Amino acid sequence: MTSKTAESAVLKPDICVIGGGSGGLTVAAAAASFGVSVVLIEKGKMGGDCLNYGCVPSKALIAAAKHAEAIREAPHFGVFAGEPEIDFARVNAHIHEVIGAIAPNDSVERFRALGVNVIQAEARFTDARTVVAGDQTIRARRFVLATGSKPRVPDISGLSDVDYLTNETLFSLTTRPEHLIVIGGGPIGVEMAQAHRRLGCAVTILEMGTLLSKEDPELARIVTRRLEADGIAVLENIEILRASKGGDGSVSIAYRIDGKETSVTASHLLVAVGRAAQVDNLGLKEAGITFDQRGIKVGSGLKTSNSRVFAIGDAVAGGLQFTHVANYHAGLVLQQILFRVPAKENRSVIPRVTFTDPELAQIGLTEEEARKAGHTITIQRWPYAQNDRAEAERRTGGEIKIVAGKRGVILGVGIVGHGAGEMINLYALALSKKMTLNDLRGFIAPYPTMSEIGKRAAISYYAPMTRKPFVRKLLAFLRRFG
Ligand SMILES: Cc1cc2nc3c(=O)[nH]c(=O)nc-3n(C[C@H](O)[C@H](O)[C@H](O)COP(=O)(O)OP(=O)(O)OC[C@H]3O[C@@H](n4cnc5c(N)ncnc54)[C@H](O)[C@@H]3O)c2cc1C
Ligand SMILES: NC(=O)c1ccc[n+]([C@@H]2O[C@H](COP(=O)([O-])OP(=O)(O)OC[C@H]3O[C@@H](n4cnc5c(N)ncnc54)[C@H](O)[C@@H]3O)[C@@H](O)[C@H]2O)c1
Repeated sequence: MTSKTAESAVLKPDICVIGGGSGGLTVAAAAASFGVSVVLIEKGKMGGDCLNYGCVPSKALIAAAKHAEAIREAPHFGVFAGEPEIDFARVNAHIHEVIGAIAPNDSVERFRALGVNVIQAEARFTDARTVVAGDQTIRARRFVLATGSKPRVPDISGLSDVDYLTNETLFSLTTRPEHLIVIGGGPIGVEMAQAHRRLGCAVTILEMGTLLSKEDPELARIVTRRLEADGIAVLENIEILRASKGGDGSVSIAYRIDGKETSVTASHLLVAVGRAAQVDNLGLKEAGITFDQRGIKVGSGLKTSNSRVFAIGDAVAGGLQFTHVANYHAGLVLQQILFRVPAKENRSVIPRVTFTDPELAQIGLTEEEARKAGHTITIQRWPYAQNDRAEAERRTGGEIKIVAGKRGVILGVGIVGHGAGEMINLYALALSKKMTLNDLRGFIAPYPTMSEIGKRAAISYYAPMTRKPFVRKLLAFLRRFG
């Protein structure tokens, strides 16, 4: 029970969570389910970025784009429906219906019913163990900072004078952009570029390096080629010089490519150049919590420099910024707060997926990372083009790439292709259980499924054994017994 003394009106819960996004909600719900007193403070919309401005609206938009693309691809299957007609207002309504369908799970009402004391205000530390939010003061036994991130605004001359979109405004558009420029070719940039292209917009991506540069370059290139085949202008290794406004509401971006200055003009501009942790106005200095512009500094157990305070999710400096990571972090801090059991983040078991077509999924080490770490590795691959189901579905672009160490221990898996985001789950289990290629070859995959691709890659590791003279001699010997 939260104790509230009449004289001071100070709330004294076991746990005070700041931020009601993926990470904060998971901590609050799980702690409350154990009967632990929790105060949860959220200054904006419950559900945070993922529900309102991130994963959910972006995947809903991608789902709409998939339908448009399926109509375009239908003639290959003998089905004719003509060029799809896109009603962007209806697409937007679909996005908000999806958010609306999920929102009750994250709502103030649901959390209050779970026994969580939800405060809708901005939270701020006033000292090492006191937070104020609205007219409430909270002195908790432990605090969890789950304040997330916001779009990073790049230092581009003239940008502040033009209207530009970020993930916080993109999903409010009810009319189709004629031409969308996307600055940044990370996961947000490429997912949104392809979805808009397939919904009938002209799209230009301006990327200072190469697209999806945190991924295995060989797999990322397959996605890039597909974006280009979709008709997206992909401009890599460019330097943006300035942004300016046209009289008709258009926006121009001047950039340098191959030493030459040029520009592109479009109706809309999306800025997607990474995230900045939400650390402002939180009173972190007053609380003795170390942070910088990358976020809140934590040890491997997610404890900050103030031993009462943990930080999780996007707010963590140098952290992986995914919803499932925020949820994973929530479990790690609860283990420490509730059960006093030490816990450490293990990044080698965290998968990630970019939901383009083809999807790009990765877990563990890429080839380059494994080599840099000094592992002796073998690479097992299998192309989608040699899978019967992929052939039937005309989804033959892509491959699986398994990086294995000594004795076939799986170090990392990358999949680019149809359904990669679902297929990576098997490898998430394999890496978390420290499985080998032998384990992956030894299960029965139903035919015809695309998951057979991974099994075939694992089997290929053992293919040289079939040609070994010793094995052949053994077979010849056994044949003698009838
Ligand atoms: C366009 C886009 C698409 C994405 N797609 C995916 C995807 O497909 N899969 C995936 O895994 N991840 C995806 N992500 C990333 C994912 O959204 C984040 O990693 C996740 O939301 C992080 O959760 P969090 O709890 O750390 O922070 P958030 O969800 O950002 O929640 C933080 C909350 O804290 C609140 N807050 C901040 N400061 C205060 C304060 N002082 N007082 C009170 N409240 C405060 C904020 O209002 C916010 O609600 C996507 C992100 C974007 C932008
Ligand atoms: N499917 C998913 O799980 C998913 C989807 C979207 C976002 N996310 C999360 O959100 C995070 C943020 O995504 P993001 O795409 O904004 O960031 P990002 O940091 O991953 O990519 C940003 C890109 O912008 C480029 N860039 C930076 N400044 C630039 C400039 N001035 N001009 C041109 N290019 C510039 C960078 O080189 C980089 O390629 C991701 O890292 C990921 O953790 C996840």
